[in-house]
Amino acid sequence: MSSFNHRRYQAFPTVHKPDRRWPNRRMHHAPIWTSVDLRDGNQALVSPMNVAQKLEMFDLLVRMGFKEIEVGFPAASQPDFDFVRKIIEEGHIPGDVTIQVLTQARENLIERTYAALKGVERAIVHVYNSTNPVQREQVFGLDKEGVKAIAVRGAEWVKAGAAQFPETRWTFQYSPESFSNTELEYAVDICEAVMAVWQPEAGQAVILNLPATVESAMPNVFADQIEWFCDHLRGREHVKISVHTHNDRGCAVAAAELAVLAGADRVEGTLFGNGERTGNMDILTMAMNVYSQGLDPRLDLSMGSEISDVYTRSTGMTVSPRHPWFGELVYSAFSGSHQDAIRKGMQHRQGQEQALWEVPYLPIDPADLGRSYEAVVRINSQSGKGGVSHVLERDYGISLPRWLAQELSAIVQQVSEQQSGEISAKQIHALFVEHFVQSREDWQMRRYRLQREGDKVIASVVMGSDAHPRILQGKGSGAVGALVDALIQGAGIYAEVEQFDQHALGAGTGARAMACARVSLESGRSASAVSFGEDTTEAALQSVLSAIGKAGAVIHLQQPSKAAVMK
Ligand SMILES: CC(=O)SCCNC(=O)CCNC(=O)[C@H](O)C(C)(C)COP(=O)(O)OP(=O)(O)OC[C@H]1O[C@@H](n2cnc3c(N)ncnc32)[C@H](O)[C@@H]1OP(=O)(O)O
Ligand SMILES: CC(C)C(=O)C(=O)O
Ligand SMILES: [Mg+2]
Repeated sequence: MSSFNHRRYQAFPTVHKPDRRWPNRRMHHAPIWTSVDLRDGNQALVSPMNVAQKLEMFDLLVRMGFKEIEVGFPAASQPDFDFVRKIIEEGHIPGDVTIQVLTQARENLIERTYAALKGVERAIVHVYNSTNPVQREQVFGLDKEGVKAIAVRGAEWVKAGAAQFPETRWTFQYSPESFSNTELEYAVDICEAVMAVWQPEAGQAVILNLPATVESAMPNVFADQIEWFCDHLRGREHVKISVHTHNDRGCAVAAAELAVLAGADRVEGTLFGNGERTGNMDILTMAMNVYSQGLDPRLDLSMGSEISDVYTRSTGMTVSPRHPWFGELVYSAFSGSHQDAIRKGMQHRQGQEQALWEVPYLPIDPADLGRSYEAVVRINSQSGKGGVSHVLERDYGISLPRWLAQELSAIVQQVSEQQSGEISAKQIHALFVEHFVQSREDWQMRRYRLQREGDKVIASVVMGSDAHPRILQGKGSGAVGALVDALIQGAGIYAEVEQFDQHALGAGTGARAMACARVSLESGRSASAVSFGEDTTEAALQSVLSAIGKAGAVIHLQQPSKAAVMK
């Protein structure tokens, strides 16, 4: 029988809480952030960071604005010990940053922890022990009182260790590890026992950190647990409540957010959610969630790519291209309807850049994280005319009329299907030139002259190569009409101009005007062409000639003699 058997698991018990209040609350400010990258993140790596890597990460965290940073487990390993000594002795810790270190509730480890911290101005000593029934029974072989005694003894050693260094401002932190799997009454009981040792009511700074060490329930259950804990803890007002969620069910951020609504003051987590198993709560995601709601995240995340670079260098981990807010692809749209909406949304913002950000498919302005607009719209076989137009407009200053964008987009789609992948702006431009701008030499206009005769225009056009020039002359209500007439008179070509658009161009294209024409011939063949010219008339006439040439028109009448060619 397969071991894939759901009957081996049980539903997580819910919290009986008819008075729950957190669902009606909203976040008004960012919580206190504590980075545990250098400890929880580090302990989960295949190759833990060396001192230099830790220093680079520490420096980044400081520049991002973290005021509390768990820098390691100094009693556990020499590199961790050395790193703590280094940042203290070499003065790497800014005046407004407090470092935090973790230790088990064991006397020798606590002693070594204080040895690492000697001389620090301020620090948080973080002691933990597992409190949930499974670990009480299987790991410690102790009952509730026995496990409480570990915590109380640990608290006493922490207090005694601190007393040896009165020059340092100490904060004590206790984590009932696996809090979310611990009976709530017992979690309160054990935390109150620790508080009885530390006496926060007498002025000792104390943090109670409530971990979902292994995420086992939906985030609303965790929020209930936090609210219940805060409601029942004696002396709640004297301590900071912190949460430390892991991501086993993929909800660590949601759990931390709901926990803040439920009363947590402080949130521990890591960059990109690095940490044990599926990771810790991702502080970048939660902070950006806060930011995108119009609140100050109290972290500077604008150095987006530097954060990813330092992270990958120091941890050896990668950032998924789909990672919330920071992934390579999270501000890219390939699909036609999204591109169309983004293009319209961006156009809508022009002239009202200070207005609230409301652009379809872009929850924030990518520029806030140092991301460029160029990367937003990218083209593959899922893209439509909106995206293709956007790319040509954005990178080449060329705006196409809708009908022509449709034609180009069909060509682009075909090519991208053939090469099964993304197609660059450069390639799109090359396809545009190849299919619409390039014109056969024999259909190139060399000179033109327009004359008015009453309400009519007479156009004289010289086209073709130097060796075989042709002069055409015709009359119409405008320049294009006169050219069409000239083609009938002088070349026996009956062409109908089905679509025509022209406009003046901005700087950057090397021309002053652009004209686009779609013509059909008597044969039923049709083609479109684009021409850039010094003036709109030149561009207009050339676009019609190029389109006729592309449609495969054949000149029937006799060539004029060279002598007849207009001077
Ligand atoms: C959820 C978390 O992330 S907690 C943090 C976990 N992080 C780490 O463990 C990383 C660093 N740790 C280490 O390098 C090692 O564990 C060390 C160096 C700290 C200690 O190593 P060791 O002395 O060999 O002990 P080990 O870690 O195997 O611990 C097992 C013993 O400590 C006890 N213990 C475990 N955790 C705690 C605790 N928090 N408080 C008190 N005792 C504890 C266990 O019951 C066990 O006791 P036993 O030897 O009587 O059976
Ligand atoms: C040490 C504690 C806070 C921890 O990392 C956890 O429980 O996940
Ligand atoms: Mg953890």
